[in-house]
Amino acid sequence: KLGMGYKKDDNFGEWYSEVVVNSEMIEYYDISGCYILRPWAMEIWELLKEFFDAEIKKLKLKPYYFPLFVTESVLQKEKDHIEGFAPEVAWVTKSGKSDLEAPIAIRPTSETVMYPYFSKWIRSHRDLPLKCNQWCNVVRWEFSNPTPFIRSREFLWQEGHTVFATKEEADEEVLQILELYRRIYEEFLAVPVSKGRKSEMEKFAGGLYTTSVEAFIPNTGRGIQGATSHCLGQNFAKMFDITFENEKGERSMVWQNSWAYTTRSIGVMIMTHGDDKGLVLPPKVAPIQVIVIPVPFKDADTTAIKGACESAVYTLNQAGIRADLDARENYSPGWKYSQWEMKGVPLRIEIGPKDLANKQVRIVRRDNGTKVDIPSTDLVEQVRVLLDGIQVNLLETAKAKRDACIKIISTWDEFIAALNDKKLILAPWCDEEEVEKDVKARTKGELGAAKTLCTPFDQPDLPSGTVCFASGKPAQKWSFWGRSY
Ligand SMILES: O=C1CCCN[C@@H]1CCCn1cnc2cc(F)c(F)cc2c1=O
Ligand SMILES: [Mg+2]
Repeated sequence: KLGMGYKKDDNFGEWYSEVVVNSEMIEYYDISGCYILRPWAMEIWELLKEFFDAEIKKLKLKPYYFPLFVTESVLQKEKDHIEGFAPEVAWVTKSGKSDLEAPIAIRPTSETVMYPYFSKWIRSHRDLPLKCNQWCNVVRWEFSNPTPFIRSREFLWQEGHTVFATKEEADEEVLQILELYRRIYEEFLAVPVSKGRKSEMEKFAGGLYTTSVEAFIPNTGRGIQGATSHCLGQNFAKMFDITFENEKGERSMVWQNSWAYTTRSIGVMIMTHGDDKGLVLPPKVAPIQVIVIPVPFKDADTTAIKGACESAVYTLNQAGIRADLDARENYSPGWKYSQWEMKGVPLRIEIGPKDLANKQVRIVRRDNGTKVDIPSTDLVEQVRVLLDGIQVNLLETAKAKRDACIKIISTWDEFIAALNDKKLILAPWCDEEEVEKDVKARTKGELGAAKTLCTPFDQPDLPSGTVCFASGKPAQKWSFWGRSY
């Protein structure tokens, strides 16, 4: 069956579940919360990885691979913040028929796996900075509604774990990495994000402060964390005794960061750009940027047409454009158009007898459906212009849609109205955790409670005398609030 059974604006959840399958990104699996990532998804993950890995190598990150398994005793070392996560930890308790001596956890994150060895490897300031990154999977046995890419019990990510002699170096790197995450979302996935700082309540409990890039899904009116970059301070240095001898021979504790983005980023892109024909892929992450389709005619010269298609594909590939030919004999052109639209391929090139005779090709844009005939001699140039145009259009369109969802409020009633209206709320806040807890308590319900998403670095002017929307106390800052994933 081709075509979508659900419309994005009518049944968003069903639309999403269908589009990830129809586009051949996901195959559902017989364990809840686990999904098969098919090539159309993995090729996108690999394009993002290619960019990010090259950028962190410029920052001198070194590739590592640590074991998947953590002993109970080591995992418990971080008891203060682990306790909140305990229900999510998956354990191996047997091998074959026999019980293991002691249960072994599957990593939900790798601090406790890595840091005992950072402690062993770091002795002197000459061993610093230590910059470790690993690309791997992690397992968190979540119970809230599993959603492909967005919330799964196993997901792929990169986790960076860095160690510095000074806080200044750590603070600087936190923001360098956050900027790379912004680039992943805005320059590759064409998804607008806000850089900001998490509140004390929402931050990583084991760290000093957390920064993040926050996205927003207009269809559900929910914020979603796109990626996170933490400064851990010296908390883990204390916990794992990671110290170094400085130039003056004094022993001091190190300063650390940790940061990650995950396959969730693919889901955010799908939700942002997809439409009722299926995926709409930003060219920078499209595994195929241009699909070339021969349009044979009853008495036309099919060989010549196919030859023209092959040379178009070749020319585009030579120019570094990811083009492919769909010359399958068992499908009609119309069927192929629908299938490649479902997969979100940014440009389709049709070549039929008329095009051949006029030495031109017809190019169709996936994002806005416009068709244009261009001379074959201009092929590479025009395709580049169109691809860049699509990339820009997708980001600008998504930004406009997200901005239209932002509601600036100043009173509690306005806050509730905006929440019910699926808005991304920008509100003046007194920055007191009690108030944050109170808002959560007063808004909990079927759809989940409202929470702070981040305090954006880009702060609007806060006129003196402005009061907190929830407490009436003097407001300290503007923060984004809303329901979230
Ligand atoms: O977010 C990052 C970046 C990459 C490295 N880790 C940090 C903090 C992860 C916070 N976190 C997040 N989720 C967890 C789930 C668990 F089951 C568990 F045992 C621990 C955690 C947990 O520590
Ligand atoms: Mg979690």
